[in-house]
Amino acid sequence: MTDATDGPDERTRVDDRFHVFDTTLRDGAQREGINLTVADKLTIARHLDDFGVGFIEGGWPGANPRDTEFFQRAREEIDFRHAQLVAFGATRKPGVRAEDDPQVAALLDSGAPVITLVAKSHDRHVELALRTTLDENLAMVRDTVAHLCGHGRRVFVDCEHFFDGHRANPDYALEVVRTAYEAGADVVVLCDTNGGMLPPQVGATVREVIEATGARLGIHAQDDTGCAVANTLAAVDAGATHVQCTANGYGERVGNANLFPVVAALELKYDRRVLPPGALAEMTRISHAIAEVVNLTPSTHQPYVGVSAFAHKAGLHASAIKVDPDLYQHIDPERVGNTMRMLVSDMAGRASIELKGKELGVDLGGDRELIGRVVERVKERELAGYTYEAADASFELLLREEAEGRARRYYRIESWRAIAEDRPDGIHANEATVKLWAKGERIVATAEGNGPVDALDRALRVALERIYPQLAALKLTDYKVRILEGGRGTGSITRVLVSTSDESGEWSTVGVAENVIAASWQALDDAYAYGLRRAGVEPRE
Ligand SMILES: CC(=O)SCCNC(=O)CCNC(=O)[C@H](O)C(C)(C)COP(=O)(O)OP(=O)(O)OC[C@H]1O[C@@H](n2cnc3c(N)ncnc32)[C@H](O)[C@@H]1OP(=O)(O)O
Ligand SMILES: CC(=O)C(=O)O
Repeated sequence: MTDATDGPDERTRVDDRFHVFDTTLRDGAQREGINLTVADKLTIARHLDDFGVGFIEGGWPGANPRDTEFFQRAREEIDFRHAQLVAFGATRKPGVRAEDDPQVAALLDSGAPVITLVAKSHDRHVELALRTTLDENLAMVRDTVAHLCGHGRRVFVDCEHFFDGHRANPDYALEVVRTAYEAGADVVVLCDTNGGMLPPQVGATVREVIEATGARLGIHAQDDTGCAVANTLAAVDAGATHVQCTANGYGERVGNANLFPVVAALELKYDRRVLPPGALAEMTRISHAIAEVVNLTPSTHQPYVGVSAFAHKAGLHASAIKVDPDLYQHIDPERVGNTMRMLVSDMAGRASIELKGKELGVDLGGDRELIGRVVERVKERELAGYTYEAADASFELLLREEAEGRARRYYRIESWRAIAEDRPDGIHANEATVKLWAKGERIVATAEGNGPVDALDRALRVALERIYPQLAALKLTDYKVRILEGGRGTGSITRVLVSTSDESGEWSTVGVAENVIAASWQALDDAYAYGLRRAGVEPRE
């Protein structure tokens, strides 16, 4: 069990002259759609501690039973290696002594060694939201900070609406900073609460406040102008030494400064050691793990950690990357635990195909004619509606077919048929029949399904289960249909993408036709050919 004086192990302590402060569990949880249980919060806290942030703001003890329980369980269940736990709350109420204010007592009761107090620094907010005088607000800040420091807690003060307040009444905003600092706050955090600031304004203000007060400053930036990360870095440039961020930028309204690009910039661009050794290379994994816990799909295009962050599509880019990946990448993706990927599409050139072949383990041996043929086929098929960047497995089959000079056939289809029936008893029935040849044998199989494509899938499995028992391990996990060319009524071109998985992974295949069932059939056919091939099965047509 940890008490207020316990800190992390000295050997792993991150440089205290610069604070990486995470507020995913407090401000991140204020995002619409996030609803964390205590168990979720404990899991996220463990991930953040593994990543090596210096401070984890766990919530507002006393505001709701969940946050109160979180602090109790975090103290009992987590042996923090790097981070200190932080409790968040407000300054005392107007006209009440800090020692008599129950919500201030709840902060002490949380047992957290560090407390962040939110304080008003904009005169209009003091008068309209707090409904008190400017002097009483200063007294609220002074008394609450002194009270908590007197109980051995380290205190940070979040000056809410600081930048707007500083524009409206600079003298008063500066007085709040001075009051907090002189009362014993370790860091005074300037908050862009409405998120309306731009980097030059943030930089100039931080400089001015340091000059006027001498206080140690932090920055808390909301992302309403899309500038939260830039504003955070502008504040650091101007002298702030404490950054408040959230994992994946989760937070109130559009979110907060995203922890991952902020720490990556500090480590890789500013050459500042803000994480323990080796932590940055875990960043992609941690970002995705936290997204899983909050039950949001990780953003594919997030800087540094998104799956598309180092995915290259344009042929010209690929041709330079073939010589040196640095030519089209700002960092080596491995430094943040991500990987480079080549995308194949109608924007590919020979270099894209060669690099993709290497990624897939297909040696094209620099054969210009063969590579040129693959480029041509990809471009023709993409024109017809196929998309290979979303269907790696269909591309790999095409590539191997060209490289090996023949398609691997596991069976030969004689015909297939799918029937959708609306019965007089109100039941919708779907039935499919496939006739095929495998291992020199003609097989006819029929099956029912919840739709015509499901019936076809089942009929194919029934037909092949004896000859290829490995098919039993393949599962269809996703099915997407897109109409590519509208306006042609039922003759519109349809693209179907199918995802299939076995015990060791997932792959995607594509089919295109005017008829949605024919497009689905192509995608299924590729899915099974790819699945059998990766299972090492020899064709027995
Ligand atoms: C900018 C930020 O994101 S700060 C974080 C905000 N987070 C949250 O609000 C989430 C948790 N909040 C809650 O659960 C509730 O709002 C509580 C428990 C904190 C307060 O609930 P209630 O007592 O019902 O009050 P309510 O939410 O209506 O209003 C907030 C009160 O705090 C006061 N207050 C606001 N800022 C401060 C401050 N810095 N110092 C002291 N009091 C403050 C308001 O004046 C208001 O007081 P009133 O009740 O006398 O009118
Ligand atoms: C404190 C805080 O969350 C804000 O000012 O935005």
